[in-house]
Amino acid sequence: MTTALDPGEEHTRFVTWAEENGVTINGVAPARFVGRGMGIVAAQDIKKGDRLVDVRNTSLVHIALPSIKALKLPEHTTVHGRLAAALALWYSDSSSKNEYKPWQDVWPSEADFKHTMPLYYPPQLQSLLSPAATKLLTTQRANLEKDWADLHTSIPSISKEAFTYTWLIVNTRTFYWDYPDLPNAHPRLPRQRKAKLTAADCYAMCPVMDYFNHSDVGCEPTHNSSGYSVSADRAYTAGEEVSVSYGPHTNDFLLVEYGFLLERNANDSVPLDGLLLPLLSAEQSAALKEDGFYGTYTLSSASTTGSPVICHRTQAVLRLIVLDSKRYAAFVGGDDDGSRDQARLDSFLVGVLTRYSRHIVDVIEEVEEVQTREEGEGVAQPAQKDSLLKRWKQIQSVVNAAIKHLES
Ligand SMILES: C[S@@+](CC[C@H](N)C(=O)[O-])C[C@H]1O[C@@H](n2cnc3c(N)ncnc32)[C@H](O)[C@@H]1O
Repeated sequence: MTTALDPGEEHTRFVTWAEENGVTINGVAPARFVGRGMGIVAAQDIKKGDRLVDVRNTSLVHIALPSIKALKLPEHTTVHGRLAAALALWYSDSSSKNEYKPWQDVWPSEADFKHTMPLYYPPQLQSLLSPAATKLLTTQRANLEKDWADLHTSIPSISKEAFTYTWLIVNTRTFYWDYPDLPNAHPRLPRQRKAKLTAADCYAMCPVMDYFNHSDVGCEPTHNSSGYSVSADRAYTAGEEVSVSYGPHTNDFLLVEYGFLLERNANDSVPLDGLLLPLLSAEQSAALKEDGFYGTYTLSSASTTGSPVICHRTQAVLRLIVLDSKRYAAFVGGDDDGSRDQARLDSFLVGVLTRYSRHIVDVIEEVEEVQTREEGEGVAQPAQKDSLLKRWKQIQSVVNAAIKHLES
């Protein structure tokens, strides 16, 4: 069991504030965990199904709040951007009018994010991220830049640095709340539901709920018109950390979007697109696109046995590369279970993975040579380098285990 440490005074103040503002907490408490920042600990033995936290709908922070509407942020901008702009303005307001100060006082600092979030890695380390993480980071950076371009003239007192910080607070701490069929009109609630909500319309910040850390198997937060809540997914003994699941995310996703890696993650996988797509002719690519089998090829390890899981899409593309279009068509059409060709495909895949494994050794060596310092602009920090190395070693272990298994 990981040790739960005393959270500190500002957290005690925040819990009091939260309980006075529509949050009910039962049998759990915030605590500090080494390597995970704050989290939630069982303060007593808990039974499966016990309700742990309830957050009233009027305690949520979303863009329909009167205090956010009053900012008159441009309507065409994203909900993520508008929330980040509002938080940045509140954050910079040191007067007693900032009702969310006790909550903001318990969020991770910009320095915390600099240790963990790849967005803050210096270019040398960013260039050594895995291909999947690089793709996610490129999208994240483009979204941030667009939000800043759309909003900076509306928040002239806010620096890009401050906006980036609150944008990441929104990124790492919001929940999906689609306010289904709100029964009562209330000034703090959305007046009417848009005919069609997209996931991006439904960002809400949820006090106390945002203390929960993630695990691949954890409690499932639920929401309805009354607000948000979380119940125990199993029994917990006092002192155990209680986690929720943020969704079925790979470690590359968790690293880029949340700044951490899980040691054990049943949802992790290694993408093979960068290895297989370059082997396709234009004709083969067109055929795969037509059949809906172009890209998203993954390799993972079964959590129970550790044996490789080569996804169905990968099996399909391998047939097109190694066999012929008829055998591929029979496989994707379900007329051939593909077993008679498996040995040839496995041996081809071993070749592809062996080349990748050699490349991984080179990348790991390059990361190991990066000089680090705790402080300094543009300098790689030890924690950043550790995460990068850890991720590449995880990928290496999945790839090498697959080679060993396929060769046996
Ligand atoms: C919703 S917050 C959870 C509370 C947060 N730990 C804090 O100190 O306030 C999400 C952030 O918590 C951290 N986190 C969540 N789950 C984690 C885990 N399993 N291991 C390490 N860090 C985790 C990451 O920094 C992530 O961005």
